[in-house]
Formats: sequence, structure tokens, C-alpha cells
Amino acid sequence: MAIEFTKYHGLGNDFILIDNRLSSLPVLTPEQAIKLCDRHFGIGADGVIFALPGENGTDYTMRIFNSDGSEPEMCGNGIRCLAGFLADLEGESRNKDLYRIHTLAGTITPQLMPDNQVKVDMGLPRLLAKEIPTTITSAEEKVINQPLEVAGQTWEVTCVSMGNPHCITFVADVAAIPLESIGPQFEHHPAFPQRTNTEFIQVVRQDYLKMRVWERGAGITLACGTGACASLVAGVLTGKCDRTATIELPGGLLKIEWSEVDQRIYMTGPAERVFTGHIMFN
Ligand SMILES: N[C@H](CCC[C@H](N)C(=O)O)C(=O)O
Repeated sequence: MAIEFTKYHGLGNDFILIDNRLSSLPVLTPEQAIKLCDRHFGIGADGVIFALPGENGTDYTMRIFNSDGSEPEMCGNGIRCLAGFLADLEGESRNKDLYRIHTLAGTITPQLMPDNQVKVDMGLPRLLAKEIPTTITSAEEKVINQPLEVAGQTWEVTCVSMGNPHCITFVADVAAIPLESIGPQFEHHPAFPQRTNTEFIQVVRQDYLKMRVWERGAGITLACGTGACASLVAGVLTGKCDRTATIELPGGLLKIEWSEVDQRIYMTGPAERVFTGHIMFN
């Protein structure tokens, strides 16, 4: 048996996309996703994304397995890739540019724009400790500039959920952060019962942030869409940046806006198709 896939990336955060429209359950297991994400023994990717039938009035459902097999609530770069993938699948029958996608983080709406750009309404950020979730402060409080002991140092962290958990800290030079060694210590810190994504931010200008990320369940990635959204929110909450800013990631640029009108987060960035292939089961 063979399963067709299409490889996409959003600023180098890369995914295996599977047309799962004929079944309400992913056609691959987390264990198979781990193997397929391996960059030597498999296709190589940061995750596997499934295009499933929609639920309660949405066009489609997105599920995603990280490269460690865990299932996150949402993926920002991934949903831009899914929008491109759906446009490919629909081909001539496509009659719209905006998709309503059911995710574990709620309904997310990517909109296809010219030149492979996709604008996504990422919904409302969640700010209470219980919503991250984290035990850094009491459940009903926000986590803004709170101290957190990691790797023998005290970091000032701000936590934001975009459906998935993010721990953001501002540093003078992101290039100097030893991501490989401290990333896992943040990810698995006991203050995060669901683990966490961790973003290190250098403020270049009020409207321009540099970011590096250690992702929950995926490690160092070249970009993280939900992380960029969470970092913009943390920058506004700490008075470090404007409500609209460019986020420079190792893989490229994302434009993020925290709307004053509806308090929702809007992310604009690319989605690139790379190749298609077949997964062979020996
Ligand atoms: N590893 C993340 C999911 C993917 C998020 C990232 N790739 C993005 O673009 O938002 C997590 O477990 O929350």
C-alpha cells in the first residue's frame, strides 16, 4: 500500500501534508509520523499535517503530529501550508480564497493572498496561567515578566497561549543563546504541565523583532508561526513593541498584528510547495 504526500514549508518550518478528506481519523499513527519526519531514514519534516473533513460548519479539520509524535493544538506555519495544499487539492473546483479550519485551538481561518502569501486569523491570545497552562503564577493571573529558574539562571518570562503554550523571554542577542542545551530544559520544565514552546526575542526596533525558537515536540525549527504571534503579544504586554511588527526568524519574515479592533492576532507569511511523493509501507 502507498500513501501520497506533498511536502510544504513555511519559512523553512517544514511539513508532510496528507489528503485525509475521506476519513475522520488520521491515516498515519504518531509512531509512523516519527519515522517519516526523520531526516535520514524518512522524508524529513518538523511534523505531519492531515487535511480531514470539516466539523461543525467548518470547511476542513487540521490535525498535526510533531516530529516526536506528540499532537499540538495548532501550528501557524502549518496552517498556511494546509491552505496552499487545499487549494492544490481543490484545483479547478476551488471557489474561494478563505478557509474555515477546525483545530484543537478552535476555528482558524487562513486566506490565500497573491504570490504564495497566506493571511491567517489566529484567533485570540490566551493570557491566564491556567490557559497556558503554567504553574508559574496562580491560575487566574497573567504571566508577565515573571522569574523562572532554568539552567542555573533566572529568566524573566512572559507566557502566552495561541492554543499551544509559549514561554517568551527577551534577550540582548538571540545569536548568543545556547538553544540546544537550554531549549529542552524550558520545554520539560515542571512549571509547564503540557511542556512548552520557548521563544528568545531580541528587540531590534519597536516594529521589528528577531526570534529564535525551541519548539515543543520538534526542537530547533527555522520558524514558528504560533511562536511569532505569542512573542508579539508578549512584546506588547511588556511595552517592548508595537501591536504590528515584523518578526525575523532564521527562515524568514512574518508580519504579525494584534488588532486593536477585535483583539485577534493576524499573521501573514508564505507557504511553499516543494515536492510530492509516495510513502511505501514495506
Ligand atoms: N511544536 C508546536 C506545534 C507547531 C507550532 C509551530 N510549528 C508553528 O508554526 O506554530 C507545539 O507543539 O506547540
